[in-house]
Amino acid sequence: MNRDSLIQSVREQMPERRWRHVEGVMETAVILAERFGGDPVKADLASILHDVAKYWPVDRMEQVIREEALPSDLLVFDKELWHAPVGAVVAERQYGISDPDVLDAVRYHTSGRVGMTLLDKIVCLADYMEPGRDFPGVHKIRELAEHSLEEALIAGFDSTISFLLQKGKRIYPLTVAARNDLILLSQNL
Ligand SMILES: Nc1ncnc2c1ncn2[C@@H]1O[C@H](COP(=O)(O)OP(=O)(O)O)[C@@H](O)[C@H]1O
Repeated sequence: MNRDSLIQSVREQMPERRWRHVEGVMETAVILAERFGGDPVKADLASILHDVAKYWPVDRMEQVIREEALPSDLLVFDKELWHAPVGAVVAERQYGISDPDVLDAVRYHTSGRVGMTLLDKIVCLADYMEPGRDFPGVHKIRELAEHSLEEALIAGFDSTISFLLQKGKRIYPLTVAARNDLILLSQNL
């Protein structure tokens, strides 16, 4: 499938305002890839697909998590986390994407993971700081992203973790592990 057809198909699966967010992520991810030596073509492709499952019904996502043996601990955490790993399955099965870098960037764009690749970091950070985002701390994240992918991403995870703490919600441990890993990495850079 060519890029235009992929865009059309993904766009049909979400409301227009979410598609504008996806366009913001595409634009930002390409800028970040150029800034930090990543692959802009892969950054663009992963960004197009990152929210493909965002509007799937919860029971359909749950079915995919069970059938594809995705990490079952997801099921006891915020359902907002589910669209990312389910999106990677959709990207592979429905759109024939086979590049593991692109699939992983989709899979981990919400939670992060230990040992995030350059592309994982680019897509995850672009999701936090695309021009349409407006939340406390987003300006700081954009500022940090001028010089450090890792520091900006740590600030992004900090904002998610603070938000979840404030709401009294449970925190999916992979994000805490991802943050710890990035701190260690940025101290050794
Ligand atoms: N570690 C986590 N534990 C629990 N929920 C999380 C975690 N990380 C993210 N989330 C949830 O996912 C939401 C953001 O997911 P995201 O993929 O960025 O979606 P959106 O693009 O709609 O903001 C957060 O607002 C939070 O509710």
